[in-house]
Amino acid sequence: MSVHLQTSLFDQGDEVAVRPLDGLRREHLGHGAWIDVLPQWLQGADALFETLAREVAWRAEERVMYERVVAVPRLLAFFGGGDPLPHPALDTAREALSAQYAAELGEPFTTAGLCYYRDGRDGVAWHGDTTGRGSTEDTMVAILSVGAPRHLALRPRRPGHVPVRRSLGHGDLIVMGGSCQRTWEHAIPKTARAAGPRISIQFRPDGVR
Ligand SMILES: O=C(O)CCC(=O)C(=O)O
Ligand SMILES: [Fe+2]
Repeated sequence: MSVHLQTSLFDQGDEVAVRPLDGLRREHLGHGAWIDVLPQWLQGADALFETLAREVAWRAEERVMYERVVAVPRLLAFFGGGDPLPHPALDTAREALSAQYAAELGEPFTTAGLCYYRDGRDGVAWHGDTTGRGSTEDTMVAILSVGAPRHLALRPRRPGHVPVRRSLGHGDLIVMGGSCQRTWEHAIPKTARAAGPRISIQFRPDGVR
């Protein structure tokens, strides 16, 4: 796939590398959920975007909705813990996250799910990552974003706390933790505004999907 990033005027270094994680800021959302945010964690985000857009074997999926087959509005790829990742910077990123959260998480990040949002018509509807242990246990999902900024929206499943949304831009990191997958939901809302392509990389521990 040949896609060119329109916004590539601000992180054009060839070297793709993560910066230290010491600027992470935690926000408690309520009901035991939190997010950690670190803008511009990755340098060389343009180069990572280009490599992933070009070299990953992106899959278009379909699902049945109201008895009709509809296209899932984003492209997907999944790398299990033993699969080689599509860029060495992602190995470094996963190791850095595993080290940072070792004590609190008690296990490493292993898998990498990738999503490719081609434009503002692509998105992901409200959900928690509850296919695995996230439905019953505290866990973490760390998301690195490259490409056009999009909002990650979060809302509580039960009343009592206000929804939040955070813009995820080129090279930004957000980590959802605590009870976030089971007491809150998240979404990447579609947008009618012109939005360039975005790729997200989600690192999760084994058994969390
Ligand atoms: O693209 C994102 O930042 C979020 C994707 C997501 O929530 C998911 O794949 O479970
Ligand atoms: Fe998710």
